[in-house]
Amino acid sequence: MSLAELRDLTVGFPGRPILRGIDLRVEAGEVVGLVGESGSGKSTAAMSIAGALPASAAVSGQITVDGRDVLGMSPAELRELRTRKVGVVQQEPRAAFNPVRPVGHFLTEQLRTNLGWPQQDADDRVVGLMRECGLREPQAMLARYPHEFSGGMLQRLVIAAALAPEPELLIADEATSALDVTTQAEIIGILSRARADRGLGILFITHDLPLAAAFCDRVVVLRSGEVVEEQGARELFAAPKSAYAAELLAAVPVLDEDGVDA
Ligand SMILES: Nc1ncnc2c1ncn2[C@@H]1O[C@H](COP(=O)(O)OP(=O)(O)OP(=O)(O)O)[C@@H](O)[C@H]1O
Repeated sequence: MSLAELRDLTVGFPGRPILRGIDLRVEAGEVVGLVGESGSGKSTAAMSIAGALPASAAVSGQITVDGRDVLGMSPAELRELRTRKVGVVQQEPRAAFNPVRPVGHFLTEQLRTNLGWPQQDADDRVVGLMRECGLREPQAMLARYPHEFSGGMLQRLVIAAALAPEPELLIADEATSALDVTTQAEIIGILSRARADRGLGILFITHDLPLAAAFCDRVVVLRSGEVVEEQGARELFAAPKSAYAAELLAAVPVLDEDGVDA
């Protein structure tokens, strides 16, 4: 049984099909890349797994997490899914925070509100995770406000918050796209450790094909709502089977020795 699986999933918004019969699975401890042009339906596929499609979406097919049918879940079961099973990290970390609340409020929110943890226990858990995410003096940080942090620091905080309830799957939706390359590499390091230490499955959505090749075990290529290719990451990069993946790879700039587009 896969950790998360989409089977023949079709999603449409009024008047437009977005996903057309896609199959996708993520196993425990596996990093699956989901790549494709803007608008190809990557985030829609991810939100299906998190049980977070908008009410206006028409959905057919099957969505399961740990073998449980997500489409049939009650609001309480969906809340539990998003707390205990699936964490989500998106591109713009600042949007996750309330600007007038200290960051500790956001970091401990799931533990306090959904799992009923006492404040001190929640603080202790997130402080440990913040340290793992490369943040120094985490205890003092809890009282600081979002505007006091850079985007890279905020993204580490978002990852610590997402890992706090120990989800089995993390959806990283362009989670490193807005960051400089050094911070990006550090965030990938944090995700790799979480996968190795906790057996976390990761659905890694990105426009960045070389990054997907380096980080993912398997890559699924989406075009206009359809899966056009699925391969081991290295194999895809070395020898794409579909003309579309070959086109995407050909569009990746190759730098010559002077760092100029060749
Ligand atoms: N709530 C919604 N109502 C109507 N259309 C939507 C809704 N959410 C997404 N769409 C449309 O669905 C299509 C796919 O969007 P989606 O965000 O899944 O693509 P994506 O591949 O993740 O794109 P990007 O890389 O730009 O984030 C887009 O054309 C988008 O405008």
